[in-house]
Amino acid sequence: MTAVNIVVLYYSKHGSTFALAEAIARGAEQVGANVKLRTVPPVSDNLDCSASSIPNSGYPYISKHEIETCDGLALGSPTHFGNMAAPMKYFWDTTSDLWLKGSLVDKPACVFSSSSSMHGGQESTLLSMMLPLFHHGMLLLGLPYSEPNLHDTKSGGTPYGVTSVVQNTQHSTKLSDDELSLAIAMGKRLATTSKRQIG
Ligand SMILES: Cc1cc2nc3c(=O)[nH]c(=O)nc-3n(C[C@H](O)[C@H](O)[C@H](O)COP(=O)(O)O)c2cc1C
Repeated sequence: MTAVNIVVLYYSKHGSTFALAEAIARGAEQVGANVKLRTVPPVSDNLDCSASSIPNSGYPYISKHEIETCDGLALGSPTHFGNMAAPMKYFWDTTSDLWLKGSLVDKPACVFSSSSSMHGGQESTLLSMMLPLFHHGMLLLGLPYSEPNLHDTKSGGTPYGVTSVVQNTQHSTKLSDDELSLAIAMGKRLATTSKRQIG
């Protein structure tokens, strides 16, 4: 029996969103999924400079083919002024060809984010990432309140998707126990739903 293919696509400037991406990947792997962690190139207002096609460190940049052939997608960005970060928005603005082909229709997806304050727009960032995914026809998954950590958390974790709250002064990317459990649960939910969807 072939394993389900999950792509965890993230942008992370300082590592906090990446920590969530890794935990979601771990959850998906725990239920037997093949997981690809992928990122997007930075953007710059210097028109003379173009990014290398290979990042200096970390996971590779996403290819359109990888998005097209995945069975389920987790999409994450730090909260930047209550919105997804520009590099992630830039990537989705290059996906009209996939939209025209309907490549992502009926594939399950979930979203995640990291912010430095509890009420600084992490939920609006989650919603901002859902918008292009809805246009692509994806099936958006949240987290149900049957997850006990959703009731207990004193930091990140929302029914719209997993989040972490990392104070800038901490210089730490460590997730709280509740944030970590919720991210793993999200990965499991995405993988099992994607598996059900492909039959
Ligand atoms: C340009 C910019 C805008 C930001 N806007 C917000 C914001 O609206 N609300 C908030 O709580 N944090 C905001 N932050 C803080 C980041 O969301 C926070 O540091 C996050 O944990 C960074 O994730 P990363 O480590 O994956 O880059 C902003 C940071 C930057 C650089």
